[in-house]
Amino acid sequence: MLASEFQPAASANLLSAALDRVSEAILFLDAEGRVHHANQAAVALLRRDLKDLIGADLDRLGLPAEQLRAMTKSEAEAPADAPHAAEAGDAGREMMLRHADGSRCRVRAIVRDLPSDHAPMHSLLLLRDVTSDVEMRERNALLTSVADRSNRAVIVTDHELKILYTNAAFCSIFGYSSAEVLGRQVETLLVGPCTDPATVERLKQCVEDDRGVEDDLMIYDKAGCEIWTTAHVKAHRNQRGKVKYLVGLLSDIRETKQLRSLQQLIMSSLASDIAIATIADQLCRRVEELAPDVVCSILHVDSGGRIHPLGGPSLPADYSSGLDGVAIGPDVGSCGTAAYLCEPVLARDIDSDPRWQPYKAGPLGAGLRACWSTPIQGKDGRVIGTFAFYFRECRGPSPWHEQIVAACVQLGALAIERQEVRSTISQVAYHDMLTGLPNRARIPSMIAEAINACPEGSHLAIAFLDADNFKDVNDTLGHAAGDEFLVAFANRLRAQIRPGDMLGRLGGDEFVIVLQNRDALEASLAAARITAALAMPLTIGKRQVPMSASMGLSLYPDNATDIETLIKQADGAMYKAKRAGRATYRFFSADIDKLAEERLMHSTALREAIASEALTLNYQPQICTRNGAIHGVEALARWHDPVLGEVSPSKFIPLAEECGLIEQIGVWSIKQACQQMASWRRAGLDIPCISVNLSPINFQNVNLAAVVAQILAANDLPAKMLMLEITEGVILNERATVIATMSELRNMGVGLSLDDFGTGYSSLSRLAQLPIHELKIDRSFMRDFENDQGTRAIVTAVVRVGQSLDVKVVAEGVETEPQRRLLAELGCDAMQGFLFARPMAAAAFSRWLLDYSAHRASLMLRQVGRALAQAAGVSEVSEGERLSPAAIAAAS
Ligand SMILES: Nc1nc2c(ncn2[C@@H]2O[C@@H]3COP(=O)(O)O[C@H]4[C@@H](O)[C@H](n5cnc6c(=O)[nH]c(N)nc65)O[C@@H]4COP(=O)(O)O[C@H]3[C@H]2O)c(=O)[nH]1
Repeated sequence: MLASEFQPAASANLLSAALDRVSEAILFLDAEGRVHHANQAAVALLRRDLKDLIGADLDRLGLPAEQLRAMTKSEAEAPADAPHAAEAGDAGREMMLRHADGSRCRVRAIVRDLPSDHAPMHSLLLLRDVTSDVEMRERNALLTSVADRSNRAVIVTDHELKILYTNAAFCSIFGYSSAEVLGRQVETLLVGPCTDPATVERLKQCVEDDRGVEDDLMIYDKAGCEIWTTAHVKAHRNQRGKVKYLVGLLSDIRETKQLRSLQQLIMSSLASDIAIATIADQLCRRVEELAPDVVCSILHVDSGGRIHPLGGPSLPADYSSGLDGVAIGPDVGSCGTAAYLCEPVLARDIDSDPRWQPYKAGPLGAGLRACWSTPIQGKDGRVIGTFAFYFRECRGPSPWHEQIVAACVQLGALAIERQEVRSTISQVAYHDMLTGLPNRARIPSMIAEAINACPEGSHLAIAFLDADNFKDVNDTLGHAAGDEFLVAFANRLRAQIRPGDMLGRLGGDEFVIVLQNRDALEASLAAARITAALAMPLTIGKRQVPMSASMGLSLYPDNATDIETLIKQADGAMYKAKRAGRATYRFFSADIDKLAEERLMHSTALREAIASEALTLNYQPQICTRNGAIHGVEALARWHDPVLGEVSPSKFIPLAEECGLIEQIGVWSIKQACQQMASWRRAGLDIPCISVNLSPINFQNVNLAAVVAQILAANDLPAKMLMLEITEGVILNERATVIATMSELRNMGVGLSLDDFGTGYSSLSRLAQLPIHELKIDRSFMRDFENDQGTRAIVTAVVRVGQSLDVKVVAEGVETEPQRRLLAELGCDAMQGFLFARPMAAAAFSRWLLDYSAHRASLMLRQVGRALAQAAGVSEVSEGERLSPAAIAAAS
């Protein structure tokens, strides 16, 4: 149609028809805001017939008339922050439309004034139902806020991996703003030197896999720091199946997964029986996976401040072993210094760091340029180890390294403390608390280790040692001194063994030494050296205590190949050494087995002899030097066994001490001797006093004085008729019990005689304080007394000591007349020995005494007669007729 042919009425219809095809609701309003005309879309939107619409004002139609009127006045006046401000202006404004049935929908309204030549139409109102747009928008806002609230980084890229979207978590994890990353290639942004390219490739393969791909990946933040993530990537395709977007979800798993899995790994190793060195290596290896740019090491710092490598699988072995035993200090590399200062120490450049100068060759040779070490502290704050990172470049740690170390020092502390607890437990279980040596439970495995390490064709020796006089020290000086003795004994042994030898304490005074790689000759040299080293007396407090050991040796494999037999053989050989006079060593030989058996048999027989009262006492007289009168009598125990025959007291008394029978023998001897004295008294024999030997152990019996009192009373004997002989060892005893018992006995009037005087180490001042009545010079002095100046000087000194302390001195073992004469010249009070009489059974002694007394009386008479005759000038008394006790005894 041509423009000239256009008819206004037709054009109005055409316009109206055109308006009806428009999807937006269009309403023409008059100046009062009433509807002048509306299209079909308005009829549908406002749910009214056209005739109902015409003339209706906007309020009646459910529209916010006031708001629309305001828009008519000026769209631009709308405040910028008004709701839906974005939609204001040309884009219109969103508002609520209320239908007559109460339902609502959101519409976007645009109001336009019409030129005045269109009157009565004043303005045009365009309405569009935007309910679904609003819902969509709200849903998007919600999704964005959800994405922003997630702690997983979200990245959306196009198919070429250019970033289209990142959420808030991405920004906070990686340090970029959204604006900085939009449009950038995701790979160039996040991948760094330690990112595994294979994992990146695998993740890219998600394009093929509709389920998406997940993998752990180390990537880098804006500052270049490593971040371990779990990356989940999924492709989104368009309707034609082409990849449109890639959505990546990245979780920071440094703490949650990597460190926790490290913790779990180490904790489960700690819970099992895995050795600390394996755990430490495991820890280092795992850390090196987590931080591929470091080489890791763990050191233990012992209580003496020395370092010992625990783990460092990637360090050169000789460098690690060279660190073993190095003392921590202010200039000892990074680790020694960190342990010393108890703070982390960073050496950015090992080569120039002054603390590293003596140690730098090792790490530099392995291409390690920097070292950062952190002390590991135990629960009590003690530095028990160090955890170190070595770097291949001159640098310091990253925050990720710091995070790893924070976790690892905890794990390291747990591992080292577990190890310390274990070694304490093993120390307690397998070591002797007093000497710190391996104990009875540990010794067999110790020997087994030595045997396993013994090369084919080599030998080793097992030495079994028993301290000779430990029992005396313990019994006489008390347990504290006994402990001191054993510690000193162990230390002397320690000083004598060479590296590779092993020393253990079986218990009590028994020790075992494993002498590695020694044949019989070498073992005997070692034994001789040990024997000599032990020989020096030990000073305990103010006292000097003799020290020596009896040692038995058995040889592997010559004597036996099993541990039990080797120990048994060495034990048997030790008894042979004891019998040989102690302070010596003996090798096992087949006859030693017999000795061990013999010992067992003897102790059983002795027990039976005591029980069946088969022991007897022999009596040996003691003679006054001055006039030959009876000074006293010593009771000496005798044991005649039907099988063993006569057993000497010097054999069965030590055996009784070892077997715990000595107490019974002591009490039995006193009882027996007192009964005999009472019987002699009743028979009219004049014996001033009877001496009974007691072992030091008897004086530890707090009831001893009471028992003695009761025996004296039962036999109606005055206390002064009993003399108890004690060895010098008793007076070394500081124990209150022993001194109290001695004082009690003395107060009762019982005599105390110090036996074997001169063989011990008693000091004069100590002697003076003791309640003793008599000193007995040991019979060993008599041997050289006549010829040896030194011995004579000792005997003279003992006699003088006795005189100065006002106690009687009795010489034992007098066998010859020259001995008697010399002792008489010295002023020794009494003598005892074969010169006068051997120990005798009670009946024999009675006879001897009667004869002796008779002869003595007759000699005295003869002497008196001769003296009278001499006085009358008849003849001289010959030497042979002088009143010599020995002569009397010989004649008796
Ligand atoms: N060579 C030599 N020896 C002489 C001479 N005169 C006496 N003897 C011996 O010297 C020892 C003296 O006894 P002891 O010094 O108390 O030494 C005693 C004593 O310490 C201990 N003993 C003996 N009987 C008992 C006892 O009942 N109880 C305790 N605890 N020990 C006893 O056994 C040790 C040895 O006793 P025995 O063999 O009877 O040996 C006795 C005695 O027979 C001599 O002239 N020459």
